Amino acid sequence: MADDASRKRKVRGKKIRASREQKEGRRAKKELARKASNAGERSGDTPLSDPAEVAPDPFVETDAVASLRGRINGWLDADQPVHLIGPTGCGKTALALSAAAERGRPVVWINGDEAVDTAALVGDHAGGERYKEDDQFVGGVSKQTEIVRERWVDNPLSVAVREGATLVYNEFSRSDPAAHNVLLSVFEEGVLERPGKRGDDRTIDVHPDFRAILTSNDVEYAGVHKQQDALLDRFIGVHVDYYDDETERAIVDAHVDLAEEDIATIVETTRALRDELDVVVGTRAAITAAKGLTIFDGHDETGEFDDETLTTVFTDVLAPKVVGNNGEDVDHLRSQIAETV
Ligand SMILES: Nc1ncnc2c1ncn2[C@@H]1O[C@H](COP(=O)(O)OP(=O)(O)OP(=O)(O)O)[C@@H](O)[C@H]1O
Repeated sequence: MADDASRKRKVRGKKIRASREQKEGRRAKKELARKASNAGERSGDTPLSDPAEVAPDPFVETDAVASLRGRINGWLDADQPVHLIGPTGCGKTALALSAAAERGRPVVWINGDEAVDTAALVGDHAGGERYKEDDQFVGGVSKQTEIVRERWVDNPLSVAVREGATLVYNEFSRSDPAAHNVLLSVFEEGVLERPGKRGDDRTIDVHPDFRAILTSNDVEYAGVHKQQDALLDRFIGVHVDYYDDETERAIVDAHVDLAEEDIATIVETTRALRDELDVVVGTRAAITAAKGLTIFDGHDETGEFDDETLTTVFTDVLAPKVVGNNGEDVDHLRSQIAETV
């Protein structure tokens, strides 16, 4: 009888001790897992930028600029993703960043290119991390717990949807359309799936303040990678063209230190070349030519730029766009520019 009782006590006592050990062990593991996850988060570079930091500077706001930006922000307020489509160097990126900055939410930036795949957008496993801890939870008894945890690093889209940021996805049409499958459920169902991620948090609910502005070059939009219609259908398309004469002058003026008449000549030449040449002559080309002309300073006796200098500067600025870029192409470009000037 006494034996029985002591066996029972022993059994009971053992059970109690076992369960305490298990509890302590579980607690230690949980704590390690938490540390591992914090370390993972800390070591990842956050793609979030302060909206004030991304605001383009200088940024000119004529009526044309303000009206476009008002349209973009209006659509974002209506919870619609906006796709800016327009020619190279017309001001899409500056406009997108200015609209994003105005929203006042953190900004996440993605640059589209061939290498962008789903993992580059949502995140990926970044190898395993090993954590070891010596626990002395029972006097004199030490227990080593080791946890190997696969570290997951979120990429910009995951961060943007979770934090309610404004995503600016530049040159979106350069990426492989298959990479954008994850965007469908973001815009349609408000959920981002992270393929490859295991566990309950495989999906992220899209934050109500998340918005997206995408930009595409109109030629590439039509030609390089045809994006899925199902996705394009969900965007508002704002076509952006070159600004009016007055706005282009104000933009060039904001970037260089030149007299008003000189800027007027540069913008007039740019606009004439835009009509005459087969290559794209954007506002960026006008700014670059103006920067060159502040250095080369080719004024003639009337105080205007001489034709020779203007022709050389514009040829240098536009030569990289000539197919093949061999001497003949550039000579032809130069004579076309000389005629226009
Ligand atoms: N409103 C503006 N105020 C000041 N500068 C501007 C403005 N809009 C455009 N720019 C300038 O014009 C140039 C071209 O603009 P931007 O880079 O935004 O064009 P883009 O259409 O995005 O070009 P790309 O298609 O090559 O990416 C840049 O130097 C930019 O700083």
